Amino acid sequence: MSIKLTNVVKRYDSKLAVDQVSLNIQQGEIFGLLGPNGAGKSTTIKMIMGLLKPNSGEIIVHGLDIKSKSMEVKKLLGMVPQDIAIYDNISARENVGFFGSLYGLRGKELKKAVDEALEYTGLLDRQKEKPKKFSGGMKRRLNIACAIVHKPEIIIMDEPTVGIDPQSRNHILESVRELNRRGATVIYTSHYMEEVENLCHRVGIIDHGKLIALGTKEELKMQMNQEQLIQIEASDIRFNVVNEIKKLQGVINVSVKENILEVLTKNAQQLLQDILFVMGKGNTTIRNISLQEPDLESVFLSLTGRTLRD
Ligand SMILES: Nc1ncnc2c1ncn2[C@@H]1O[C@H](COP(=O)(O)OP(=O)(O)OP(=O)(O)O)[C@@H](O)[C@H]1O
Repeated sequence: MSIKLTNVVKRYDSKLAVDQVSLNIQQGEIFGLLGPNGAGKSTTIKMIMGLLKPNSGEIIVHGLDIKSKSMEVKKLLGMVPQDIAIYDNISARENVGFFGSLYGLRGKELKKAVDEALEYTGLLDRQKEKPKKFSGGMKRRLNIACAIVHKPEIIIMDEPTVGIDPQSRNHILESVRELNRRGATVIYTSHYMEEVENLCHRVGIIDHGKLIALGTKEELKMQMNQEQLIQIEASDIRFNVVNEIKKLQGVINVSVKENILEVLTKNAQQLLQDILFVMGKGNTTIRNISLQEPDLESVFLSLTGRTLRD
């Protein structure tokens, strides 16, 4: 069940949303597509789903070209869209049943599939209720139940944990792992670096429509070439202090988020002393200092000069 994109391009009028993306998603993996808002993640997966047509390039799902075999491809795929797509006025069970019937499930087979999907998503005991009473997280779990009822071999999830409570979030992440353990290939988009880092076997980083990095987490971190992130929490980090730090030798990037200064470098030992000297001169009160080994956030920072949350 591999998915292969070759030189895929998508424009909305003059806006280039996906720019020559080529990647190969392997059977049985959880593949993370990571990028900031507007990077092109949803557009990419909508093209894999056959919901949008690329302007050029090729998408092959399990050996089938989606241009000519879109019906066959759709049966293999289950899509959890970013926007909740369920009916508020019928029960949770009826929602899942409806989606199952769209895929041709009937009778006992449908009943069993609905039971399993509700169980997976932890909604069995709420199955008779109408989703209009559900929390955002439960609606999203129901959305997932609807997407997996036909047991798709490939599950595509577009930012399924945005804006939901931690309990539902953990539930969703655990059900993604379980679906994968049972054989599903998963494509998971997110702009939460920690989520992708914990969940996904391989990651593609997308920015301004371009795939800028691709590999296992370890491979991506290796590309960082031993870069480290110094984080200093301090009160009143002044503009002129930041400017002076930017000029220090060995600095790759400097950013300030609220009262935390982050400096990317390959030579943390020496640079830290220089930074402390500059901050001391500027009468900055330091509360905490930490040194981080590279994570996907710093990979992104190093590639783009920006943080994912910018
Ligand atoms: N229907 C549309 N018409 C015009 N421009 C669009 C349309 N859909 C998306 N775009 C633009 O294409 C770019 C990529 O959008 P896309 O939704 O694929 O990004 P994303 O990475 O999924 O971001 P988000 O997390 O915000 O959904 C953005 O600049 C967006 O504004």
